[in-house]
Amino acid sequence: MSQFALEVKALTKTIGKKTIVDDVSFQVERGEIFGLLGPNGAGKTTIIRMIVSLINRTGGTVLINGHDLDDSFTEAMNELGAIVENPEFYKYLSGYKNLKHYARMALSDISEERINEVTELVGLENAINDKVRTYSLGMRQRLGVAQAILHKPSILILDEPTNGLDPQGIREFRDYLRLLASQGTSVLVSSHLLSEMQLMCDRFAIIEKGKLIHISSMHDNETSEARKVKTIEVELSNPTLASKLLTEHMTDVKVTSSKGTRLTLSVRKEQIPMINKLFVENDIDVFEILNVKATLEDRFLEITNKDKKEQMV
Ligand SMILES: Nc1ncnc2c1ncn2[C@@H]1O[C@H](COP(=O)(O)OP(=O)(O)OP(=O)(O)O)[C@@H](O)[C@H]1O
Repeated sequence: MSQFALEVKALTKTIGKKTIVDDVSFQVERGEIFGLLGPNGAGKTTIIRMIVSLINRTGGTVLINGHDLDDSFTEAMNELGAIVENPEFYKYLSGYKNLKHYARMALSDISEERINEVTELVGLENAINDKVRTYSLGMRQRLGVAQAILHKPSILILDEPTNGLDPQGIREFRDYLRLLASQGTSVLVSSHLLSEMQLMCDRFAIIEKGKLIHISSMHDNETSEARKVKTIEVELSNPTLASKLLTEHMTDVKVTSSKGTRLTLSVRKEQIPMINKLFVENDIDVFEILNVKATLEDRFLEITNKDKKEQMV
């Protein structure tokens, strides 16, 4: 068993003169939910279609549970479960019959016990004997996941799985993915919705114009908090004077917004007592200092803006 459920190295796709995916590398650990995050047209679907071998790679290597797609295609594909387009079902058959039919046609050695196991895992046990045409979109998605994991793959790959789901459906879907990951199946999931990825993934890669521009851990903020620039919100009696003092005395503290008596500041943790002292010594009353937790959206914008600035220099 390989250390990684999925390794992607220098993945590249060119169509004509256009490079759609440019030298993308990342690894997905066992039991991890890994996100591909990026705006529409960034190249996420193309990356996924190359990994699942729906389209050819122009360059690069893909290893699934250590099996190289180029050398051991069948072994690699046996370790993979995927929903890339909306899964097709026989609407007039029950969920159970659909799974059974798929197992017979596409896979070998799938026991009734396994079908019951995956049904339970995706929470469809009460509806599995109903016809698929009566299922909600969320239930069909979950039946798709059940079908994709019947053969116990090392990694499940889902392209924009929550498209069209309502908030309740998204939350349920997230919970089933988490359960699956806790049992050792890794998940690679793409989305253009930052808030959703923040809730769903352990780590994420940001893809922009075919390039991987950032790869990170969701827990970065907490582990190296002392060194990192953070956002705080301060409520005080004289925000105009406070902004002026900060500009004069603490040049590396940024005032990012000012609303009524509240200022939002970009600071390092060690600067907070100094700022407080500066205000108090100048007769400014400080009513509140709030730690604003950076959302993935803030980080996404920060990273993509930084990238743009670097390109402009
Ligand atoms: N067969 C093709 N021929 C030409 N251009 C293509 C082809 N397939 C994809 N592209 C282009 O490659 C870019 C990346 O497309 P891709 O679908 O991978 O992006 P995406 O990040 O998945 O976006 P979305 O969320 O909109 O699907 C887009 O600009 C798209 O127009």
